[in-house]
Amino acid sequence: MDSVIGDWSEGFARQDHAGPLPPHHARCLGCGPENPHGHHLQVWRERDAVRARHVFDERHVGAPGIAHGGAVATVLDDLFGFLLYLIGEPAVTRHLEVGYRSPVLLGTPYLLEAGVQRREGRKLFVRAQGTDEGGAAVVEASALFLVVGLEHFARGGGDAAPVAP
Ligand SMILES: CCCCCCCC/C=C\CCCCCCCC(=O)SCCNC(=O)CCNC(=O)[C@H](O)C(C)(C)COP(=O)(O)OP(=O)(O)OC[C@H]1O[C@@H](n2cnc3c(N)ncnc32)[C@H](O)[C@@H]1OP(=O)(O)O
Repeated sequence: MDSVIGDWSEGFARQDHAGPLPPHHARCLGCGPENPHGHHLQVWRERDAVRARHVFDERHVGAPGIAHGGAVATVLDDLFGFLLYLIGEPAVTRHLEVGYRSPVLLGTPYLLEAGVQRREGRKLFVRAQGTDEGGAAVVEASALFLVVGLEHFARGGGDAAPVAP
């Protein structure tokens, strides 16, 4: 737990990320490279936004050939979590809304992009959009993140729990 929080503190202090942003932690469902169930999301900073080119696979199926809506929401929520590197403070999702405009197909690349719409004190209002390679919007999301202290994460009990294969 301490090492995870240490990594985060370092990440927050470093505002000049070139290349991919670091995962939230190794086992994060959205972006952790060591989570076998995870989406392994890789995210880049683009000025005031974060971007990912993402492909859903069979592990995320809902209707045949189509990504499960919950999987899509997971990825968008996690993408929002990368805005925290730009903001420099930890925050958690208080409210998440997803608009599913078209089916998100498995094995198909999508461009996902998120940014901060506005901040009111500890409230961060964020927005995201997913487009297909032709530029058509397939999904959009908005969320309210609340800035929290690092002690918020202590009640999870740390990083000792292994991820079941
Ligand atoms: C293994 C170890 C890991 C360690 C990691 C270390 C550092 C890592 C750092 C960062 C990781 C980021 C990773 C990103 C991953 C993706 C993000 C997630 O999945 S996050 C998980 C899901 N979210 C939760 O579990 C939150 C659960 N909720 C809470 O804990 C509380 O509700 C909390 C702290 C968020 C806020 O609690 P309150 O009691 O302080 O505040 P209240 O009353 O609930 O609401 C705050 C304000 O929001 C307004 N509000 C609520 N809903 C609203 C809405 N829909 N629109 C507008 N305002 C709304 C309310 O009216 C209130 O406003 P008024 O303060 O009174 O002005």
